[in-house]
Amino acid sequence: MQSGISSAATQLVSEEVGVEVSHVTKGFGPEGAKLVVLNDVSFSIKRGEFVSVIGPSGCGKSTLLRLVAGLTEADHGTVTVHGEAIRTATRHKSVGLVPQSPALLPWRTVHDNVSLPIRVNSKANVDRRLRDPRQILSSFGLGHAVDKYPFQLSGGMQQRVAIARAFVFDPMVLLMDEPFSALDEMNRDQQRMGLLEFWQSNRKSVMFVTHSVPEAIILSDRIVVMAAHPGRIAEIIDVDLPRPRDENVYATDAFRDLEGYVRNSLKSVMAPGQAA
Ligand SMILES: Nc1ncnc2c1ncn2[C@@H]1O[C@H](COP(=O)(O)OP(=O)(O)OP(=O)(O)O)[C@@H](O)[C@H]1O
Repeated sequence: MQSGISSAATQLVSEEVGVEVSHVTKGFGPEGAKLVVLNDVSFSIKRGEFVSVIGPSGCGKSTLLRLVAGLTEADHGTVTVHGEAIRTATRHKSVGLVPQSPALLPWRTVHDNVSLPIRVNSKANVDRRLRDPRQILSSFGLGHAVDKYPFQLSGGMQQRVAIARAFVFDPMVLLMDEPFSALDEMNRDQQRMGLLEFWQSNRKSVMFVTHSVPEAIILSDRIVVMAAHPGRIAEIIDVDLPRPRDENVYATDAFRDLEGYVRNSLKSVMAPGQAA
């Protein structure tokens, strides 16, 4: 779908590349009996651009995200962040990762959970740009919760703390693997609008894995649709909705048209009866 990014969004998305995934192939298992999970995957995320990845279960979305996070290595191909090889980029803390579950330490307060990454290796952090944990927490609407413990927060608030924690190193790239999937629909929508609002005033390059079509549309500048067996890119869809966006976008014809388009694209890559 070549609809082009809206002029309002273009002003904030740089033409410079943030993340470059180039001809990446990845398999698991012993040589000779390897299951190819990703086959010749190439795409890029511009600086300040929000890109979602959607596709059938098992198509390799999380594997792709783990490759960009430097948690696993490609068999062939390259991944760079702001022109640096992924190993160097992760050493420089250029990449922040928000996992599916918040993984907070239950015996530490919200403030201590968010400031922990800064404290664990304070020597290495001397030259790094760090954000004030209290200020980030308050931008995420968690100013009242800084001295609380994780068990005193709802699941949605805990996940918001995990997102805030990913911002302490002020990473250039943020990777999120279905961060709201464990939440109920109402909580999920609230957290997604909170992320949208925060990101619109703190633009980072984002790679966001999701199973939700409306979530992908409301948040993204582009949506990467993947097909499975082996995992590959089927289509990249421009989300031509003006920014800043809010929940009113859901009720627009443009949103509904895009939703129909993305669902059709997904349908075309899915086996009959398979769910996204
Ligand atoms: N460490 C591993 N060892 C062996 N196989 C793996 C490993 N990690 C992933 N796989 C396999 O790779 C394939 C893709 O998995 P992945 O989790 O990346 O898919 P996904 O699209 O994120 O799935 P879902 O939407 O269900 O989360 C699956 O068949 C999975 O079993």
